[in-house]
Amino acid sequence: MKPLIVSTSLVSPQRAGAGFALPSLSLVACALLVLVAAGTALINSYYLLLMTFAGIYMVAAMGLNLLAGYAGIVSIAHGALVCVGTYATAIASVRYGWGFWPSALLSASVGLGFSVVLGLPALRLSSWYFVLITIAFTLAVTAMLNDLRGFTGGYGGIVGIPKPSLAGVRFDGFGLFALVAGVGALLWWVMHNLIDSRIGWALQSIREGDVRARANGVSTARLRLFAFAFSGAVAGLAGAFYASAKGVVTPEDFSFDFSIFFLFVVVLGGPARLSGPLLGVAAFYVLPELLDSLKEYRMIAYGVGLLAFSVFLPEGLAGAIAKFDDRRQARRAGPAVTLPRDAGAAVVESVQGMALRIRDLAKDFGGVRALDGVSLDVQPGSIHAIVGPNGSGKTTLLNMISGFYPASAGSILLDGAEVVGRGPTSIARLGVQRTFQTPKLLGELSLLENVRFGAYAREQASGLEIAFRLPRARHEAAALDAEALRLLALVGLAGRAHEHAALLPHGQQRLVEIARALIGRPKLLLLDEPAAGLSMGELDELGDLMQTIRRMGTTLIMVEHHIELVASIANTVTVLDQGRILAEGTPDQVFSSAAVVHAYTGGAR
Ligand SMILES: Nc1ncnc2c1ncn2[C@@H]1O[C@H](COP(=O)(O)OP(=O)(O)OP(=O)(O)O)[C@@H](O)[C@H]1O
Repeated sequence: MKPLIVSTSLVSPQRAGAGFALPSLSLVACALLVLVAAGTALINSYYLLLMTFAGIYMVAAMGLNLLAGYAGIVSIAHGALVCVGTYATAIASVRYGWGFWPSALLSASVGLGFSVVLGLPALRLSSWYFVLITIAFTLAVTAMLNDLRGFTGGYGGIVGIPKPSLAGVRFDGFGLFALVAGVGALLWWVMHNLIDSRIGWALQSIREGDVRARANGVSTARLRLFAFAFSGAVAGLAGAFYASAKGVVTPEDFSFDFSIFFLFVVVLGGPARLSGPLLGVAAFYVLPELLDSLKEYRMIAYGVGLLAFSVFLPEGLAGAIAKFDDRRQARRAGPAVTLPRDAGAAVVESVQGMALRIRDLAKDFGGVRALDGVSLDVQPGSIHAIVGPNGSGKTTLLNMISGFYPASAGSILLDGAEVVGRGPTSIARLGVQRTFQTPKLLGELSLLENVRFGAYAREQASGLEIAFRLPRARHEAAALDAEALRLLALVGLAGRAHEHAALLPHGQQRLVEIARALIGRPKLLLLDEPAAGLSMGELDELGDLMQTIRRMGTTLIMVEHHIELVASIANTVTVLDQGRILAEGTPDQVFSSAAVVHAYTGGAR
């Protein structure tokens, strides 16, 4: 077996435990900014306060980054959630005499609660309506600050909010700045752990249209609510520090542009980049404050900035740095190791293939009947090909088996269980994996991460274990990384494991999708035109790969136009034409049928 060359520089040292990697440029820039902030904070009390607030805004913006940047849910209400958190601490500490920490916990809980309630309609509404809801919430909160005078103090606000203290140490001045910086660093680490895990990949997958996430068994509603809860809790916590740093809070602090500000920071700093909020706050809060004359024109500067960034730096400051960094990293070469293709076969565990029984299945799209009375039996552990002219209903059939399209009539039994009426997430969790005609990889992620994401439903470590890198999460991640690398070897792509998926041609992206499906240990694997875009050599390897998968027990259904491939590996072929079954049998029987030849040459239409 021909060995593959794999560069160790491509294996993440953090994960593989080998070698030393230079920190990314973004990280270096952020570290420098923190050092400058700490140094500046020592100059005088004005700078100290400025840097303390910069830290608080960064914490708040990190929460919004998870929601808007990673999950793609744009909210204008983030500033209003910070405001709610601020008032929760102010009221609890001043009116009821609570200490800072219980008040901060209350703020985080109140932020979380409001955010989840706000998020519930987002599960059903289009993003435009959701944005309107968040605007309405922001306006309502601002109005209530004045209206609920007995509670909030009205225009006069609340004065005398205490500073945090711990074990007799009071965090004031530089101490408060250091505490905020510490909380920011902790949150950064937690975010890093979440983003570099199945949770982060699933969030990004939801942002890209959630089809891939659902096919992977991700409960997208739960995950969206998690994003709301996390960002709301972080906003509330930032509010607690804001209240404490100011000592006095009034409704004036929370004008509408306070909410817009966080969105600007995330969008211009670099959405879905860990360093985005820090760079955004540095550029769009600290800089205008230092250049005092700019302060007056902040909103205009945001507008101009947004326009300029959307043209020149569409991925924000952090995105621009990361692009430059990618080029820099590409120039670094590492020593090479070998990983044989059959190293992958060893990780494809034996499974009990799934039986499929379809009866009288029909699908209407308005006036178009895409499938019409289709009945089909697929034997466990076999390779079953679905062929037919363009528009004959092949992809529709796969979409119905995997739960993406509801049936207009008929029945689909997987191992005897009716699945008509079930959604893709639930069907995926039965052991059905699929690939797509147009590959749906996350282009910004590496091949390895894309494959790892396929193990979503298998992973045992909880969100909390992942967030704090507890032993079970670490061990599970290491084991799955190794498995993903071997599966990449199986499809011949281990050597590119750490390249961005977007860099691959479509044909090879399909192979990555197969590796991703395999890590989910499918009992039934649905492949939509796996051979499209592959070279002749790669086609032979695809045939071998499919035989390997069949030997492991998995039932394979493939929609394919490549007749030679079908003839060489399929046990059974079903020919669809205009939504109906035209012929079925072994490849020899089917491809020698006059009716099939007629349909393919256009005569049957
Ligand atoms: N989401 C949809 N909405 C409306 N019509 C659809 C939809 N999906 C498929 N169709 C229609 O259903 C019919 C079957 O389409 P389908 O994509 O299943 O065919 P196919 O055999 O997979 O074709 P191809 O080989 O070109 O991929 C076509 O007439 C198509 O236009």
